Amino acid sequence: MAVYTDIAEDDLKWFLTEYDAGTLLSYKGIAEGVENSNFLLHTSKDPLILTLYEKRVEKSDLPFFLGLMQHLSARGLSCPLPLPRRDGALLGSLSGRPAALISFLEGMWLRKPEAKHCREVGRALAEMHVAGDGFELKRANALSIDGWRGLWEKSEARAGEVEPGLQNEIRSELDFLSAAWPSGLPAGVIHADLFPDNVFFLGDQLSGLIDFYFACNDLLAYDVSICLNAWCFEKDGAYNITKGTAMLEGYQSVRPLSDAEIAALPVLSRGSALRFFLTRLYDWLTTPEGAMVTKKDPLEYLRKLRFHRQIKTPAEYGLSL
Ligand SMILES: Nc1ncnc2c1ncn2[C@@H]1O[C@H](COP(=O)(O)OP(=O)(O)OP(=O)(O)O)[C@@H](O)[C@H]1O
Ligand SMILES: N[C@@H](CCO)C(=O)O
Repeated sequence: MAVYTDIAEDDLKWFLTEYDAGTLLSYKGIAEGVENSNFLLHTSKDPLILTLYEKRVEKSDLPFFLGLMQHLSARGLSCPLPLPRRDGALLGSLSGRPAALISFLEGMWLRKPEAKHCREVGRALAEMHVAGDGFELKRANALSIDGWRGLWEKSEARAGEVEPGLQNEIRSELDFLSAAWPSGLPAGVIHADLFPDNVFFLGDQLSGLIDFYFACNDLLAYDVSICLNAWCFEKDGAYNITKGTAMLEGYQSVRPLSDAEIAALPVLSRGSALRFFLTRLYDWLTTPEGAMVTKKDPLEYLRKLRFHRQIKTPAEYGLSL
C-alpha cells in the first residue's frame, strides 16, 4: 500500500487553511500506487486528493508535473487539476514532505481492459501528445536509453537470482539498443507510465488520465510503445493483436504516426519493455520482505522484451501498412 507518511489531523487542518478548500470532513489513505502517499479528502466543497511526494520524486521536478496537469487540463484533457494555495503556489508542505492538493477524478481503473478500451486509451494518449504542445517547462527522461545502463549496473550482480543467464542477455540488449535507438522522430511531452491503473473509466467511457509523475520530454512514439506493452498483452504473456490494432487505430485517429515512427516501433517497444523490467528488477531486489508495497514481477517485462525481439515487421503489432 502506498501511504508512507502519516498525517495528523491538526496538521492537515492547518495545511488546508492555506487553500480555499472548504472545511475538512474526513480523510483516508489510499492503498493503491507505489510512489507517493495519497489521501482522499472530503471537505465542505469538492472532494480532493492530497499527495505527499516521497523520496523517489525530485522536488525540483514538481513544478513540471503540476504545471503540466494545469496545461493539459486547460487544453481540455481530462486529468487532475492542482488546486492553487491562496498565495498562488501549487506546492505546500505537510508532515515534512512536499504536498499538493489535486482535483478528484471520477472513475476507476480497469482490471480486465478489452480492445474497445485500448482504442480509447490510444485516442487519449494522442490527445495528450497534441495538448502537450506549447508547454514551456522541460524535463529530460531519466529513465530512457541514457539511464538504463546505470540502472542495470545497480542490479546486475544479483540479477541471476531472478533468472540465471540474465547478465549476458541484458548486456547485449543494452548494446543493441544503444546502437539502434532512433533519433529525429517527433518529440514532445509524454506521460511515460500510462498503465491501466493510471487511466480511469466510467463504464466503457474513458474519464481521465492520472499520475503524471514520470512525464517528461521524449519521443512521442516511445509513449505509444509503453502503452502497447502495458495494455496489449494477456496474462499468459501473449500479445493480443486485436488490442494492438485498436490502440494504434485510436491513437492515429487523432495523431497519425509517420512512416519513421512506425518503422521504429519494434526498437522502441524493446526499449520500453527493458525500462519497466529494469525498474521492477531493482525494486524486486531491494524492497525488504514484509514492506507494505506489492512488488511487480520483472519477468513479465522480460517476456515482453523477448517478444519484441522476434518481431519482423511493425505490421505484427496490428498496423495495416
Ligand atoms: N486525481 C485523482 N482522482 C481520483 N483518484 C486518484 C487521483 N489521483 C490518485 N488517485 C487514487 O490514488 C491512487 C494512486 O495514485 P497514483 O497512481 O498517482 O499514485 P502513485 O503512488 O504515483 O502510483 P504509481 O506510480 O504506482 O502508479 C490511484 O490508483 C487512485 O485510486
Ligand atoms: N507502471 C510501473 C510502476 C509505476 O511506475 C510498472 O508497472 O512497473
